[in-house]
Amino acid sequence: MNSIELKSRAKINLSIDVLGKRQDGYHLVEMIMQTIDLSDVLRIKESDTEDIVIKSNSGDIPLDDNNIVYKAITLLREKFNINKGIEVFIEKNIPVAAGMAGGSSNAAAVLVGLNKVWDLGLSEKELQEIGLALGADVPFCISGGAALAQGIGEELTYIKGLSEDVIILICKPNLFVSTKDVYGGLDLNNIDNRPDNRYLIECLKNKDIKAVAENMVNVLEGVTSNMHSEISEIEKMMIDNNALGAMMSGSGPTVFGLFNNKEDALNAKKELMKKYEQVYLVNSSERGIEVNG
Ligand SMILES: C[C@@](CO)(OP(=O)(O)O)[C@H](O)COP(=O)(O)OP(=O)(O)OC[C@H]1O[C@@H](n2ccc(N)nc2=O)[C@H](O)[C@@H]1O
Ligand SMILES: Nc1ncnc2c1ncn2[C@@H]1O[C@H](COP(=O)(O)OP(=O)(O)O)[C@@H](O)[C@H]1O
Repeated sequence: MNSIELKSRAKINLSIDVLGKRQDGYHLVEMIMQTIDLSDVLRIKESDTEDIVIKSNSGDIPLDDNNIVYKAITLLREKFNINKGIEVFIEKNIPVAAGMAGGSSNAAAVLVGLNKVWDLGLSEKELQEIGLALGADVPFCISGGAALAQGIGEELTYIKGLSEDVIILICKPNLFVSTKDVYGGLDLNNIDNRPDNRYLIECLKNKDIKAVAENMVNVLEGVTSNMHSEISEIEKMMIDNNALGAMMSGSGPTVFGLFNNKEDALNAKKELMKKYEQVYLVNSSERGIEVNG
């Protein structure tokens, strides 16, 4: 029976601007996405029933048809008229509902994995077009790397990302925020500080990490940090420990800091771990999904 194991990596946003709103409620964005080497592992295998079975080591995600992995399998089965059963084990390491696209990345891994298991012969671009129906971040998660994302997040221009030696400290406070509510809470007529994405792309190209860190802006941050004071507290702890810059990722509540000194990053991690459980030191990565073995 056919099976495959894949790494499904998280992302952070180095900037988020929101330019407008579509008729269907989705927002038009302009943001810089960066894959990081924090990953879930998905073990996908064909089964001899017609069922879709999801298992996980995590108690934080649904295991029924609400799981985005279930939705991704269903979408492909319907599109290609396949009725084969699939079992997926999701080894969850990426914090859930964090602003790090854990779910979107899992969906991306399923599309990449089943394209191979079922020998569908789809190109990366075709997989991205299919993936958009599952979520705005799914097309980026399929390729990963670093990109300027426009439209609702699906129009991707690949750019030079953070070098792999930049130290990224991630801290996910134990709070729940809904992406829909955060976008809904944004007053489009009242955004006073927007990122200069062209400048950030130039700084990334020149490997000027200090300038990147000092110019990161996420227009969604005000919405989430108004609801939860922890966001700015974590940022302050990172800055007090010599982070070059710190910001909320996505719709939050994860905060990340950029460091060029390992000792500073380790000290900041130690400090944060006194109060928070989900704290990770990571680097950037050039691929969103990777087949193991
Ligand atoms: C904010 C971002 C930044 O990368 O990331 P996360 O916080 O989710 O990681 C994304 O734009 C999130 O993308 P994603 O999480 O894939 O969104 P979806 O599942 O498609 O949509 C969830 C809900 O968010 C809102 N939404 C999402 C994307 C977008 N461009 N405009 C929106 O208004 C919609 O209300 C939608 O119903
Ligand atoms: N495979 C999955 N991994 C993570 N979350 C999932 C998954 N399937 C469904 N969800 C649900 O999707 C919501 C958003 O989760 P996630 O994708 O981790 O958020 P974010 O994109 O903000 O990091 C959560 O409420 C979670 O229960």
